[in-house]
Amino acid sequence: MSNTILVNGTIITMDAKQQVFKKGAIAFENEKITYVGEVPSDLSIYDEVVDVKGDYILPGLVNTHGHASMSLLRGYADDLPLQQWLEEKMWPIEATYTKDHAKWGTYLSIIEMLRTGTTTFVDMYDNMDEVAMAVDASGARARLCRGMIGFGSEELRQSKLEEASNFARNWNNQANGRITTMMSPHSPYTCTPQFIEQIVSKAVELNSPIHIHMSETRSEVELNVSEYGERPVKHLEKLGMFEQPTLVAHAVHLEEWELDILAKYDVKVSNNIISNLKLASGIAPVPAMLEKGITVSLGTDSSASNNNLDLFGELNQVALLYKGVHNDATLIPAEKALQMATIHGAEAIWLEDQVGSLEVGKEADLIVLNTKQAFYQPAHNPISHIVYSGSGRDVKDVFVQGKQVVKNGECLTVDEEKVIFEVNRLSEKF
Ligand SMILES: CSC[C@H]1O[C@@H](n2cnc3c(O)ncnc32)[C@H](O)[C@@H]1O
Ligand SMILES: [Zn+2]
Repeated sequence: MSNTILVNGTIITMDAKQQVFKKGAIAFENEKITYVGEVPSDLSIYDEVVDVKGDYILPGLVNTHGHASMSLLRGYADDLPLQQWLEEKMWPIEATYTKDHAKWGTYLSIIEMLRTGTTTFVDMYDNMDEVAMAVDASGARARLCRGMIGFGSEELRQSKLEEASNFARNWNNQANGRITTMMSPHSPYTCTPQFIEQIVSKAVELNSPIHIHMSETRSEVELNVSEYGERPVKHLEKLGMFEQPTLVAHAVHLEEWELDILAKYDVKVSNNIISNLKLASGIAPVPAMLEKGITVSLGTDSSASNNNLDLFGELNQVALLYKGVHNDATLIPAEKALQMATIHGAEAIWLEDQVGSLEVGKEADLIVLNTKQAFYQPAHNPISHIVYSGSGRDVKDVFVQGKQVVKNGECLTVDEEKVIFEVNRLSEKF
């Protein structure tokens, strides 16, 4: 692998010091970042010197909740609330899904994510070997889990648990370390307490984190209270889940004392602001979570409830919505929003030593934004422009582990034309 330096860029490091180098440089060799700072005077040690001419360079974005295979269902069922959407639309069609659907749906999602600057994503679904193979081949980075819905027979539950455990064991740290895994009960309303306890035990045995949908809708919380006498947070705490590292998706309907429980166990949150708005699930108490010191990251959820995987959308929404709702323009400033999409995303999936910021020794996962466009002028404040004015369509180049996967907006590692053909072929039968 070559020794590369990108020069004359605005380097937005997202490190603890929040360093930004205007007219800066970043170098990487053998997957890792070797230099971040002002443009060095001697460039002769580098095999490749690329002049980015003022473009912005920032860490690859981290999308902490989604279902990549579901991109085949983009626009298939809109404008419905969660339970009706799941029970009447998603679950019936998913029952007909094959490995081929998982494969091509995942490739479609990966193209979209890489092209819009997401280099790391979380995925919860089934047919996860197909998902993992697509991640491996595309050069993306992901934390993957086989989601388990506990309906049906005991035999079916146990076979899902075995499949999920094998997947978590076999794929962890594969693809040159770009794939890591988790164990994943789908939610407290689709898994019995006994099944959740079994999954938690397996996660402990495998030393695996846990990922779950939690407190997404008001009716889910009410159902939990009527079935088990507790709201979901207390219920999962009692089942021992939070003693294992846990990432919860949604976390919309929470009372203050529940935030204290999440903070106590350092439970990580994936905020899915657009999916929550579209399914009319509600608005998560993100400012209160941040006040309590909870790690809040951003997720798209799937293209079937979003309807795209451009994390710049979440970045923009999370910086805007709370200002309006609370009548307070100081809430979630642009810097905090960008942290949620980068370093806090990495922390939420326990990868902060590898990715999430541009620092020497970390993996070279970075994106270059084309700022030679009217809406990036004048150059007062790069982070403001990214959050309030930019979009994933501005992403020009993308590197993961030092390997270029997107060049001038084109995905180099996946045949986009073939993927588009295959997803349309598969979707004709819906
Ligand atoms: C087998 S795990 C994946 C499972 O989750 C469903 N799903 C997609 N989006 C959501 C959401 O926002 N809340 C709950 N469940 C969701 C998906 O359709 C799969 O069945
Ligand atoms: Zn989801």
